[in-house]
Amino acid sequence: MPTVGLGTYKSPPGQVEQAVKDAIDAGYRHFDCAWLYGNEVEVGNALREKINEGTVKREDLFIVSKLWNNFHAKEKVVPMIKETLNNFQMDYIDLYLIHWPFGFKVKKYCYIIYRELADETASLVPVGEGEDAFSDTDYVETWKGMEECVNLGLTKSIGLSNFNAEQIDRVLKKCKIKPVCNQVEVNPNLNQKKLIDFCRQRQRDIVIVGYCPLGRSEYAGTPGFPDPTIYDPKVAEIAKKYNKTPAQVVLNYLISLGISVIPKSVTKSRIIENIDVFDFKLDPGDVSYLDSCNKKSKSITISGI
Ligand SMILES: NC(=O)C1=CN([C@@H]2O[C@H](COP(=O)(O)OP(=O)(O)OC[C@H]3O[C@@H](n4cnc5c(N)ncnc54)[C@H](OP(=O)(O)O)[C@@H]3O)[C@@H](O)[C@H]2O)C=CC1
Ligand SMILES: O=C1CO[C@H](CO)[C@@H](O)[C@@H]1O
Repeated sequence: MPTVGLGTYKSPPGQVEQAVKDAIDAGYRHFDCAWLYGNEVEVGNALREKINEGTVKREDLFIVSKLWNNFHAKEKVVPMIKETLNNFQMDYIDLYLIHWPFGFKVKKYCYIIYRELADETASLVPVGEGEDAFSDTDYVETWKGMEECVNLGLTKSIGLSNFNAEQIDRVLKKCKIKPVCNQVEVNPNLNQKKLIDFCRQRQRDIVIVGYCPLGRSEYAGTPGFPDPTIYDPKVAEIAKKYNKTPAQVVLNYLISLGISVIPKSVTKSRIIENIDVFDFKLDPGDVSYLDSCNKKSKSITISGI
């Protein structure tokens, strides 16, 4: 898996096409997508355009998508990946993830960014709680549907997202095909060192992919939202020393923890900036400072920020 991928959550149709093309030109080969994000059609159009013009080959790309929570029933998994493949107009993807370790009751929270489903529901914020909100499907059952996707050649590999250590081990105990990764929030405010170590130990061999690596900076200043480290004056000082930007320092630090990162941007200069992170090494003192930022404060919840 390429170490830096392009995030696409809230990258609107009309902008995401150019972002994907700019990313390919900047050297990105890894694209993080999801059915939920409602822009797979446009991402696919841009990727295929770059393939057709000969800039990249399909086999050089690493395309990721995720199974949304309304579709955890084992028999729904293959139809959902087929819908995603149809969106992309591709024969296979490289990695398919269970988006969250719990399912929603069907129809309750059908919500898709930009394209709401034509039924009565249009909210990701739960309208019910507990038994009313969650399906009874065990993610271990869902995993069987994920394995079927590999067996049918619809994805090269499968993985998890937002799973904790206990949930990972439940899947490992029961699976025939192992998850290759777990995608979770990772940024200096929440460095996840414990989970990263856990995923490496005892031949689990699970790679952590860090989402919200920049701390979802557009929410900076929102009450209760952790201050993104890229706006920390001390990080600006560190960045100056290496002639880099705060975002580049943060991404370099996260990569040094042994993870992949998937910063989102629809801004060409930032797309270029976010992959230009491999030509410097932070001094131990600077690493210590970034380590000290770990407040274990999460930016993301299922229902928004
Ligand atoms: N598995 C899961 O449950 C989840 C997965 N994800 C995935 O992870 C990706 C990344 O997370 P996301 O929540 O988007 O948050 P990020 O931490 O990637 O932050 C994105 C924000 O930062 C801005 N930005 C990008 N580059 C820079 C820069 N160099 N300097 C300053 N600001 C910058 C972007 O603005 P602009 O675009 O305007 O340039 C955007 O507002 C998502 O897009 C999605 O693919 C995210 C959340 C949950
Ligand atoms: O991928 C995702 C993007 O962010 C959303 C809201 O914070 C999450 O619910 C979702 O998992």
